[in-house]
Amino acid sequence: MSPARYPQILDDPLRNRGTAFTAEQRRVLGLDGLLPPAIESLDEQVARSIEVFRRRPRPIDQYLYLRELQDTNLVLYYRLLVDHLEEVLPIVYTPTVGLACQRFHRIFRRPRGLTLPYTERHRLPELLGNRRQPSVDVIVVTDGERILGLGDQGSGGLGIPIGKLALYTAIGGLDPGRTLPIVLDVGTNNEERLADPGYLGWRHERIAGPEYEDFVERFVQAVETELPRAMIQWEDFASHNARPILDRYRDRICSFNDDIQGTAAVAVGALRGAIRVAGSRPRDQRIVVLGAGSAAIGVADEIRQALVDDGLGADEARRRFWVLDVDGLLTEERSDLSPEQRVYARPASEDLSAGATLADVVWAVRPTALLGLSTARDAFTEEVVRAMASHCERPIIFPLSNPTARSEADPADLERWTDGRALVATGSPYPAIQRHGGEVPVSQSNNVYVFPGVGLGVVAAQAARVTDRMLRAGSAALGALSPALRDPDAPLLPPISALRDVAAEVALGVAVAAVEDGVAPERSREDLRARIARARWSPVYPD
Ligand SMILES: NC(=O)C1=CN([C@@H]2O[C@H](COP(=O)(O)OP(=O)(O)OC[C@H]3O[C@@H](n4cnc5c(N)ncnc54)[C@H](OP(=O)(O)O)[C@@H]3O)[C@@H](O)[C@H]2O)C=CC1
Ligand SMILES: CC(=O)C(=O)O
Ligand SMILES: [Mg+2]
Repeated sequence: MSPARYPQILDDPLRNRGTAFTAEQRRVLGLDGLLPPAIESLDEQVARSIEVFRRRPRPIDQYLYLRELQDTNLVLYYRLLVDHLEEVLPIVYTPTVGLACQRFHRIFRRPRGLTLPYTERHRLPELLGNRRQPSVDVIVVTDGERILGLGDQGSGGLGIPIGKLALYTAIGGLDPGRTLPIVLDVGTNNEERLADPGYLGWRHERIAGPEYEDFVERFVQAVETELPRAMIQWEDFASHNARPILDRYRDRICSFNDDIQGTAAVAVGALRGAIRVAGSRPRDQRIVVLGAGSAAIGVADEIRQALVDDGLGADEARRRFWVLDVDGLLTEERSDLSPEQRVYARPASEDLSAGATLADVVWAVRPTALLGLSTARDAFTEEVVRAMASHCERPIIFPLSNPTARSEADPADLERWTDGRALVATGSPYPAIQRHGGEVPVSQSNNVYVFPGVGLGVVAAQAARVTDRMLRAGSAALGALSPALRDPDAPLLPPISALRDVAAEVALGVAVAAVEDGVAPERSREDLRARIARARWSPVYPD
């Protein structure tokens, strides 16, 4: 009798083991001759793969190599990510993922996730039904309009949900067969893409207004019908859509906005560590924020809450912020502010007028903390930083914009300009700072510290919504892990290598808060902890 043949297994990334198929498995599945004769363990596969990865000349080549691995063998891909997280994170995620989105149409090889074009708006349930994953726990969806700080990348924005979901699995431990990246292709206003004959998205200017809202509504309805239990993470929407979408759907479906809420959760966690090291209190802070988009206002809102929790009245807390956008300081006389921005508008009676620059504001306000979510590269100039350091013993300076090419400052410059006094966290990864002959790691205040734990907590608790208290609990869990709380010379956030442990703690905080808020079934803390451990998928070949 001839043996069974199942060569298709080599094309199924969820079940393929490549060179790790044993002799018996090869014989039974009819794979003899289809694979090189060497039989490797998973560890040996990882060792060989990371070597290949390291030999790729440019970050984008390394990105492509990892994407190939992801499309070929998911256990090997995730094991490599888990074992070498610090090394591969800048490739899978910011900054390289930004370049991958910009070049999406040039590097496209195999489809992953779903592209839902506006032209197919009447068929969204059918398109969603075409997905490869029968069950889905988490969807990350973007419309590609504000990809990191790189602006409109149209359908190339799909690279971001792919990257985020890779981290939901590598860090949070969510089953990769139950995650779904999606781009809503509503056109693009990126002239370069529209003029590029190779662009793969819908070649049309972005739809907006009621048509756009109707399309998002159709998408949500399709998810409600097809995948009613899936959590949706809204990602990299431009400000004018990010907040309205969050407000419209957060009480209707299980969803949150990573850029507004996840970023705030990690920034507050890092800030708490920095304030402790500076020897002060949240209520003592004067905070200047460069950027007034959805991420900046989300971060400011959560810090404001922390100031109130520390004893300031609501109005007093609000008056501790000076927020600037591309046109300068937000002031009451400006007519172009959204309601969320207007909260931070400075009264006309103050000395600083609309149009005041960052340097003007820093000289006048003498801030204790300076945060950047502006996409404005090198905006924290030597003049601004020295001015801040001249009145503040431990200036807290967080250039949080991504990718690296959009960062407001380089930590090495901040170190020099403040004689090593600045307490720094960045959005994208930076090399360690040299100090007194040693190396001091730079903390990466990025929502990657939070969203994998949010997903894990929601799945383990079977939460039906993502409430503010759930995110605050995740932020508090992260803040409690700040190494700086125990050693003032230590980094503000745990190292990247500890992200899996961080995710478990964040998940527990999120899950407990979900139960307390009545959006998840009643369960004890210990029960939730056990469910979190059980919910985690591990990159090993099953027996
Ligand atoms: N570290 C992290 O975890 C995260 C970082 N980010 C980063 O934050 C940045 C902003 O994101 P998001 O808020 O969503 O983006 P938006 O486009 O919504 O906001 C950008 C804001 O910056 C302002 N701005 C632009 N240029 C300047 C300038 N030269 N000087 C002062 N302000 C300027 C804009 O003003 P105007 O509207 O008037 O043009 C706008 O208020 C991005 O780089 C993103 O990658 C976002 C989420 C998470
Ligand atoms: C990190 C992230 O979500 C952003 O920069 O948009
Ligand atoms: Mg984002």
